[in-house]
Order: sequence, then C-alpha cells, then structure tokens
Amino acid sequence: MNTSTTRLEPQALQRLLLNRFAMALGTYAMAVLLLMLAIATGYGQVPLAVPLLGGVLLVLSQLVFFLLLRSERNLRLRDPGMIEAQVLVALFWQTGLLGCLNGEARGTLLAFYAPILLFGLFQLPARAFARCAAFGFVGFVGLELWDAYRLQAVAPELPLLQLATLFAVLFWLCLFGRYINAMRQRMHQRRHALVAHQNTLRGMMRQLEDQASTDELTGLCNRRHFLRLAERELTRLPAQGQYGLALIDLDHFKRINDRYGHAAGDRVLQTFATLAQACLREGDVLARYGGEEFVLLLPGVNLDQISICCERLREAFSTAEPLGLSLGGLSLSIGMTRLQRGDNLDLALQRADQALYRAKHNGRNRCEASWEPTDARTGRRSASS
Ligand SMILES: Nc1nc2c(ncn2[C@@H]2O[C@H](COP(=O)(O)OP(=O)(O)OP(=O)(O)O)[C@@H](O)[C@H]2O)c(=O)[nH]1
Repeated sequence: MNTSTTRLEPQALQRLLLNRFAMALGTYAMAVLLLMLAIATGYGQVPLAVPLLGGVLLVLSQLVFFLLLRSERNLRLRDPGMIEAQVLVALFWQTGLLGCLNGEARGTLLAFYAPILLFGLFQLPARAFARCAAFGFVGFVGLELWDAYRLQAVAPELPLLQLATLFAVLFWLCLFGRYINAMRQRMHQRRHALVAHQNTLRGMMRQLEDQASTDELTGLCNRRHFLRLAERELTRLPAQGQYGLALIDLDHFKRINDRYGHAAGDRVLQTFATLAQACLREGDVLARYGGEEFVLLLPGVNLDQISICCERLREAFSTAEPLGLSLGGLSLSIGMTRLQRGDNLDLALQRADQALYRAKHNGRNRCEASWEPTDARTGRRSASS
C-alpha cells in the first residue's frame, strides 16, 4: 500500500505526511466554516450544540492522527500515511456535517466528497479506494433514510437526485482510481525495466573498464592502469612512507620466441605472471609494462625488503617450468628504485630503467638499484647503490 511514499527515507516521508496532514486540516477548516455559514444563513436543521460537540470530537480525532505522526508510530504501520483511515474518518465527518444541514444545503456541500476522496485517489489501491467510496455512499444513504424516517418526508425527489449524483461521482472516481492504479503499475514496470537496463549497462561498463585496464595475455593490469594507480598511490604516500618500484625484463626473450615459437613465448609470459603473483603480497601491484617487460609497485617496504622481494622473483623464475616446455635457463633482470613523497613517477621509472639497463649490461639475471633521484642540474645521483 502507498507504494510511492514508502520508498522515501523515513524523515522525508514524515515531512511529506505532515504536510499532507496539514492540507487535510485546512480542508476540515474550510468545511467547518462553510457549515457555520450555512447554519448562520438558516440552512441548519439541528441545535447549535450538535455541530459544536461534533467540532470538538473532530478535533480529537485529528489529534490522534497528529500524535501518531509526531511520535512516528505511524512508521510501524503497514501504511505509514494512514491514508485509508484518514479518508474513512473524513467521510464520517462529512456525513455528520451534511446531517446538520437541511436538504437544500446538503446538495451544495456534497461537493466536499471530491476533495476527501482525492486524498486517497493517488495513493490507495483500487480496492481500498472503492471501500472508502462505498463507506461514504452508505453513510449518505443512511443519512437520507434517517431523515426520511424522522421528518416523514413526502417529496423524495431531491434526496434521490442527490443520491444519484453522489453515486455517479463516486463511481466515476472509482473508475478513475483504477485507471490511475493501472498507470502506476505500468510506470512501476517501466521503472523496473529501466533499472534492469541500467544494471546491464553498468555491468557492461565495468566489463569494458576491466578490459581496458587488463592485459589480455597475462591477466595482469596493463601499463595505462598501472600508471594511473601508481600516480594515485603517490599522492597518498605519507611523509615518511615509501614504495618500492621495479622494472622487470625477461632475458633473451627474443631467443625463446625464435626457437620455440611465439606461442611458447606467450606461455613463458603467463608463467612469469602467475609465479610472480604467488611471490607477492596482497597490496603489491604487478603490471605488464609492455612486451616482455613488467613493472612492480611494492607499498610500505624498506630498501632491503625491495631487494629481497626482487631477488625472490628472480630466483623463482630461474626454476620456472612453463607447462609443456623444457626451456631451461630462464632468467630475468630487474631495475629497482624507491618512490618517496614528492617524487615524480616518470623520473622514478627512468631511474628504475637505468638500473635495469645496468643489470642487462652487467650480464643479466640480476637485480640492480638506483635508489636516489638524479640531481636535475648536475645530472649526478645524490646517492646510489
Ligand atoms: N611471445 C610474445 N613475444 C612478445 C610479446 N611482446 C613482445 N614480444 C617479443 O619480445 C621480444 C623482446 O625482444 P628484445 O627486446 O630484443 O629483448 P630480449 O630478447 O629479451 O633481450 P634482452 O631484453 O636484452 O635480454 C621481441 O621478439 C618481441 O617480439 C608477446 O606478447 N608475446
């Protein structure tokens, strides 16, 4: 019940319900004023004490709704808006109001059935709305019958006309309520379809993002993604923290391709990716930098730990046996550096590349380091390993 309001946050829902309640109070005030006007102009048919007592009871009945709303007890109800209850109470008072008037004025104030039922028209399910309309109609019929009995009315034309009019209006409102419900259901279905569509699109976007950031052959992240990630990490680096950065290049990889074929070369790359990941910790990032070159980011490590980790990778690869291949003598070279706060990633990569170049130059199958940044003016390292 009341599907559109129950989806709101409780606070927003309460605000909305209190606003609606204030509107209902305004409608009551208007109806009471009109009743007083009708009585003052001679259309009343009961002693003044009756509408006065009715007014006090009306205020009390609204106080109950107000207290429920203020204490937020209404939120525990199946319909926190208490729409059906409020409409039924309003119809009860409308019947009472009409009962205070004689037949002529009654016809005029029949119009108040419309705003009362409009409160429920957009919120109540069709069946609940029909229940309210039937309650209103039965009340009015009861009123007319009571008057006919009490006053022994001899001319039933006017009451019958009023009954027929009320019936027609209520019937029309019920039909319109059904139409609104059908529309709401269709919109609900469309919204569901849209949400499903949106989720599919989100899934596809995620897939595309994954594809755009992953190296297809090894499943590692690619260079672009790594650079983005490393830049981000660099901005988060605490003042005393440092990252290890290493460029890893498989030795004589061209020979493997040439001797055993490109597919074998691919398998060697995959083997390296798998075994390297097994050697690394959870937060370490390994990426394929391009071709047979990889890049590694090691968060929160000191220089010794960087060297130990790279040595571990080198040794593990030297004993690797890519499935179905007996290559023997696999090796790799590593250039290491560190990243500190305020470092430039490009310069740090250049440092690692220089160290890698030294490793290749010094006979491959080794790790070399360039820990410190090069002085921009002199081109000399402030310190190096
Ligand atoms: N199988 C395979 N080979 C690749 C891939 N990407 C690059 N290569 C090859 O990797 C080889 C790299 O050769 P080089 O740059 O000469 O390096 P190297 O033979 O490893 O020699 P050093 O690095 O000096 O030890 C080239 O033959 C590329 O074709 C790939 O995805 N799969």
